[in-house]
Amino acid sequence: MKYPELRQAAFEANLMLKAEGLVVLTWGNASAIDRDLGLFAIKPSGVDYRELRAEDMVVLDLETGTIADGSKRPSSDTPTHRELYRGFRTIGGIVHTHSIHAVAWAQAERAIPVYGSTHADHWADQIPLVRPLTAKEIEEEYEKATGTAILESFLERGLDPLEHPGALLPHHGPFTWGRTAMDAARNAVALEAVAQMAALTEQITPKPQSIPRPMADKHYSRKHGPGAYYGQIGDKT
Ligand SMILES: O=C(CO)[C@@H](O)[C@H](O)COP(=O)(O)O
Repeated sequence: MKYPELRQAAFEANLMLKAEGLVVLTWGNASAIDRDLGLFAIKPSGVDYRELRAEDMVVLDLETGTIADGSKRPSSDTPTHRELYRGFRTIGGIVHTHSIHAVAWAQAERAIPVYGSTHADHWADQIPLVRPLTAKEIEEEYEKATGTAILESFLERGLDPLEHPGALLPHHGPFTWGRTAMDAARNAVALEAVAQMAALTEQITPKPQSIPRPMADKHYSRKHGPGAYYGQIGDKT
């Protein structure tokens, strides 16, 4: 098997999605990148997680987008992953799931507000909702445009992807990322948990208060170091 470390990193992140109940059937995907090699590995398209093997991971060239090694068809979301790796130069892994509560917020066209410390431990602010794709983008380059929309939304808001390791695509679902593929998978687990907590919070009280900023900042900085970025709570929800 060529590129064993790269394939194993992607493989283990995909297995974690299944183990954590974030994916059913063949939905979702995870990838890992080796920036020294200029290659990334991603789950093959349409393969059941229970049958997945490390050697099934498809390895692609970041610059050209062509397959460097692999016999199976790469995930349909490969163009999205490639766009994100080219735009977010500090990330080492990407995950996409259809986890239930995160998808519900995406379908409701809402960012996930910061209602509590659990959220604030992982995210420097609300979990952003990305701009919708245009009809032309959907028609001509859906997956690539999904990545472009995330990059544009982050650039427009001045967000650091490592301080905001995930986003929601309207009527689609969550993408998360991190320094490694396992970080990206852990962020997908955290995003789904926070999405469920926020949904329940709004069921209990229709207009909950956002967490006080000093408390949220304390939680985020405690986990990510002093002086960590903290944005405006609760706007744009
Ligand atoms: O979001 C989608 C489809 O809407 C994809 O993530 C599929 O859920 C998984 O596709 P493959 O990775 O198996 O091609």
